[in-house]
Amino acid sequence: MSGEIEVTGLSFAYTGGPPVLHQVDLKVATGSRLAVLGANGSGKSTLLRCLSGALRPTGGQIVIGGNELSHTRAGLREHRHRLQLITQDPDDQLFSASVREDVSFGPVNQGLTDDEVRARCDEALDLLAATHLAERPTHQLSFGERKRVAIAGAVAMRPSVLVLDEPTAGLDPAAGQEATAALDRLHAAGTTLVMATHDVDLALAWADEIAVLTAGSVTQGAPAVLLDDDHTLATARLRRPWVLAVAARLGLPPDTVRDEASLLAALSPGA
Ligand SMILES: Nc1ncnc2c1ncn2[C@@H]1O[C@H](COP(=O)(O)OP(=O)(O)OP(=O)(O)O)[C@@H](O)[C@H]1O
Repeated sequence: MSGEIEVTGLSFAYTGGPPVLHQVDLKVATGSRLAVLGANGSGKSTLLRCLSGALRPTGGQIVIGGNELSHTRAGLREHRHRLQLITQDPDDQLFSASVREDVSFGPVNQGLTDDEVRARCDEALDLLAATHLAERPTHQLSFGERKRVAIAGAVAMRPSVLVLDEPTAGLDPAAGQEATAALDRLHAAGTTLVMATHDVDLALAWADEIAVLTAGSVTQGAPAVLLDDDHTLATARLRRPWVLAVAARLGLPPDTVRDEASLLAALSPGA
């Protein structure tokens, strides 16, 4: 199933409020990874919630895998099979007594058989390295474990697009790396991934493209270009990723480095 995202002329304002998104265009190829960056209040969560169908845009079009998002009951139901949103706060998404029940919720609603539901649940928990949590009551889980289970619940729906709002926020460094490793496994399986984040180092290391939100507009492009551009960084209140700052000091081209490993390789090419 195609996971291509095509957003055209998307506008949104909360009732009685100023425009948050103004004529936003966005294109994400099937299976690629987009990081959405921007200052606090720039509209990242609003954009993601428009993509998920939770908010109804005041203008524009959202097309996923060739299907235009329709806000009818049937349209939204179909849309949820294609695209799943994981919100910042896992407690928005967990409401069953046990982890297994929670992760099974979507597949049960999809009308799958008991065997299929169990297989989907096991597969999703395995992908999130959360199999050991399966029989735990959700209310006893730590914040990081709840985040992991919330992602597993979305993965169990086998969407072609997964949209994550700050999936690594509030996680310790190891849990953050485990979360990105799980996203790498989903990427390898062909899922289109969109992630809002404040972590410029992660965006550079992880994303194929980035979208920077400023004053309701989006600039989309290559991470090594936009995250090395003084004007973009200043207007979006972003910091230059540390590897790009080091690369500039050493005179290395920015598109040769994206993380610590590639920086070290660029410093000793023969090693
Ligand atoms: N339910 C709401 N009603 C009215 N205004 C809202 C609502 N939710 C968000 N806003 C406003 O919309 C704007 C964009 O908010 P949004 O949460 O999308 O930004 P964000 O980029 O995700 O921010 P952060 O980085 O702080 O999470 C802000 O000015 C915010 O105050």
